[in-house]
Amino acid sequence: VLPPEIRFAAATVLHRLFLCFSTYCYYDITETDGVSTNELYHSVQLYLSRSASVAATRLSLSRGLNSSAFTFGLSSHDRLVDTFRGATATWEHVVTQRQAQTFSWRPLPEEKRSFTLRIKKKDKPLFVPAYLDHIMDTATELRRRSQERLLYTNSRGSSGGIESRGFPWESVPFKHPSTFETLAMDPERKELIMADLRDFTEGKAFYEKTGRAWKRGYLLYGPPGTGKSSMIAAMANFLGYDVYDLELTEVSTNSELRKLLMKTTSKSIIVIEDIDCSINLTNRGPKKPPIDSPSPSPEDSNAASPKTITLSGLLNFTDGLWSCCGSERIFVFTTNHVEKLDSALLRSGRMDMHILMGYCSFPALKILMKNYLGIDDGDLDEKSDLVTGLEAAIDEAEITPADVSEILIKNRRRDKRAASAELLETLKARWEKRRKEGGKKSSGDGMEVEEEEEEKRALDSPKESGQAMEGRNGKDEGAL
Ligand SMILES: Nc1ncnc2c1ncn2[C@@H]1O[C@H](COP(=O)(O)OP(=O)(O)OP(=O)(O)O)[C@@H](O)[C@H]1O
Ligand SMILES: [Mg+2]
Repeated sequence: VLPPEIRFAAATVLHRLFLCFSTYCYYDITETDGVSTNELYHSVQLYLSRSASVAATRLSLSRGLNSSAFTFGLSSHDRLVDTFRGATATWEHVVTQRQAQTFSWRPLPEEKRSFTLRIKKKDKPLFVPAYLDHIMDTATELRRRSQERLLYTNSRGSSGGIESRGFPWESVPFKHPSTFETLAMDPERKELIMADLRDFTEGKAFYEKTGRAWKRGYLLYGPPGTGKSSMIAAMANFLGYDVYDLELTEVSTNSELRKLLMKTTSKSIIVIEDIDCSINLTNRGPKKPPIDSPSPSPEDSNAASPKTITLSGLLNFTDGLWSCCGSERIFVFTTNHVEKLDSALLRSGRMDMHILMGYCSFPALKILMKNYLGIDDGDLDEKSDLVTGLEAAIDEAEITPADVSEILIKNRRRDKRAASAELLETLKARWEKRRKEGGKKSSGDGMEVEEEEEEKRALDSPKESGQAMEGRNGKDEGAL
């Protein structure tokens, strides 16, 4: 009989041998790593919870406060198989009781929990670290989706100095109900914008490869009440991003603007509403920087006007070196007067996509009727007088979606038919009024059409949009 030390040594050697010849290798990811919690453990848990709901037989369930999603977890010794780039990873959740523990309610966990990852040795280069990165990224994403998002603002009731509390942004939970589903606009254009956003979020590799900062700019323009703010909310809800609503009038210098930018997180939408009102874009005269030269250094601009924020400061904000601290940023500017904006702001690369939010069209009207009156496409008889009447009247009435919404809200308790008829009456009255107002308007119509066409071009090829806009500014009306 062998003495215990030798038995132990033999077992160790055998175990080592076994590991050498085994085709697998194992990684233990424990819940606590010494004293601090192991971030990877929680990420793995979240990551696996995605597929656990279908594959495993016994699950633990949880739901965080204010979260809208349930989280599944693996029970002890349950296994789950995941694949990554064609290779297989087997996960096991291992829960062991801590030794020599009497039952107690102390906060120290009496179980030791860990995940064991088993992969083939030959797959090692594939899994470490790419797979682990993938897990961390997915988990971050899941966390973001299940969590409440935030709406940040830099505006202060009193002008108590923007840095007085260290963090220049204040936040509230962001719960705007607007989505692309409820947004009234032509479905094809909506689809284009959604595809663009999707491309952007999935474009990490592309942006790295091309050496571009991972950001995108959208300019939303159009009359009041056409859904610009609703569109921003829809974008945020679609992507699951936080929103930073930047009040430019509260910012007094360019460097303050830069500090604000530095304190924003990745995966966020930075919004400047009514950009033509918040910064004086016409009054700059000779100080306006040439489009392609780099903006002056902050010292220069500060010397020139110590207490103003300049166009160059704003351009730096969206386009300069600082704009890429953090990544996955979306800039959205809105304006009611696109013609007032400086062409430097409109050139491509700064605002990648120019989106016209125009008067309500018939496809947009159908979405509003569905939202407010519950009238589905199937309920509409395309040949009926009511529907053809609406289709003709809506374009001529030049009415904003906000005004249509008002009419529909007023009539939402009536039956669908009566409410639609009432809407038609109102539209016709508006049409009539517009016609009476005279021929002056007709040239305006022409502009609208051209803008629409331009808009389509802008949507088709964002690169051209800046030039298209500039071109139009220089063109006279004779072309119409
Ligand atoms: N395209 C739209 N789809 C759905 N609802 C809309 C749309 N446009 C406007 N509305 C409704 O009208 C209201 C005002 O719209 P919103 O605030 O988005 O307009 P806006 O274009 O931002 O106007 P402003 O230029 O004055 O800021 C919203 O609460 C929304 O209910
Ligand atoms: Mg608005």
